[in-house]
Amino acid sequence: MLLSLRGSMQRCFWTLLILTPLLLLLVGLLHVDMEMLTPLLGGQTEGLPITNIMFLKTHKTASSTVLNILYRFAEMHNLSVALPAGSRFHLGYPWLFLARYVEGVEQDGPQRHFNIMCNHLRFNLPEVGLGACPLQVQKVMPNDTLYFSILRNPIFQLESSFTYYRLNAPAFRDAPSLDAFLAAPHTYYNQSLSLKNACARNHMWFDLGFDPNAPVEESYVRARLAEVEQRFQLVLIAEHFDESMVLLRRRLRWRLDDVVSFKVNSRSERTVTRLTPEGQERAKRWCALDWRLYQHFNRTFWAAVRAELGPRRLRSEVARLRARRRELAALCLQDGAPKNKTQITDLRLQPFQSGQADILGYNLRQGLDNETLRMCQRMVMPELQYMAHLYTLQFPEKPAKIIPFLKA
Ligand SMILES: Nc1ncnc2c1ncn2[C@@H]1O[C@H](COP(=O)(O)OS(=O)(=O)O)[C@@H](OP(=O)(O)O)[C@H]1O
Repeated sequence: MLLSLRGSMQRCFWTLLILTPLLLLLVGLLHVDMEMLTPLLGGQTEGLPITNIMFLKTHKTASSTVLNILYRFAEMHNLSVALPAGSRFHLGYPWLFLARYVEGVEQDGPQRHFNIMCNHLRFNLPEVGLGACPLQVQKVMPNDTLYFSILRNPIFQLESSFTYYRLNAPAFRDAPSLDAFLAAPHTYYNQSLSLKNACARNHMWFDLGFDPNAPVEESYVRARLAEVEQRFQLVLIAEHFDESMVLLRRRLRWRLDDVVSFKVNSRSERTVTRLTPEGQERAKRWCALDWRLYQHFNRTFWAAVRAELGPRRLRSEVARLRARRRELAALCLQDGAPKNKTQITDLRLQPFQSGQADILGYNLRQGLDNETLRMCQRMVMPELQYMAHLYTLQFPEKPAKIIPFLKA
């Protein structure tokens, strides 16, 4: 009796010893699997892909790369894009956006349906409060449109702007360097020229339609941030571009390939300058409204990532996105790397150059089959060329857009 009791206790002990690690392993695996299964069970793949989208294309914030993603999606799914009217390349910038800046919007005629709006415009969130009158953008876009935008650390955004708009903005033209400009901004910056100098101070704040020279008063800033939060369901962060694409893909319910992109509109290292630590602090003070905007939406971005993805899934989705980008770079790009203007052999793939910036583009690999070639071309097509291409597709009866620098 005693012997049989001891025997069964021993069996119990060995069973437990074997089962416990197995159980632990199973729990661990299940946890991973549950994370992987979440998109299939919940939000991301539930429902149809979102196709009505307004992207506020802020300046010097990786917004051309986002625009390329949206253009490709529009073209692939035969969606209509709210393109600049006539020979224009933007939607009335730097003036506040008006519906009539969109090709095909007739004042009193039948309303045309647009799915995507993503060209540069100055958003006109009325500072007197939302809802008082319909936004001009709402006159063009359907009610169920998803609004999103992207912001960049104003220190680097300003540095990019300085090089790119050096010859256009009166405030930058006479300054020997950005450090010198920031040491005495009021020597160079004339507030009454604010439209011409839009890029020189609080550029992202300006793009949202707000006053870039407004005093940084707490109640004013908070009210504007709340308005942006109310209007835009998503604000992405350029410094975390891949994480941004993961979140965007989830919200739009798109496929991985839809948000894979190559970096466009970037400068060669040679034309990037680094601000001194003192200059960086001055940039934060000079663009204090942009700094507040960026800090706020950097926080809301990470809160959304935490709430919707969690660290493990974020890591795995970012890794998948990067792996696919590497695969496509090896397939499409000559040497897998960007090229400067003089190296780009196909004129149609040459990006617009501006100021002192050396804007990079791409050469494609030789010998691609037709279908792959078309896919790769779309991924590297600079903004102006892609816009002109879509315009001709959408409005074959109208004169094509002429890109002046391609005529030379
Ligand atoms: N994927 C990705 N990740 C991070 N950063 C990126 C990305 N794509 C573009 N960029 C950088 O964005 C800058 C160009 O911004 P925009 O395309 O918005 O410029 S523009 O206003 O449309 O001219 C430009 O910055 P600078 O190189 O500092 O000028 C690009 O390098």
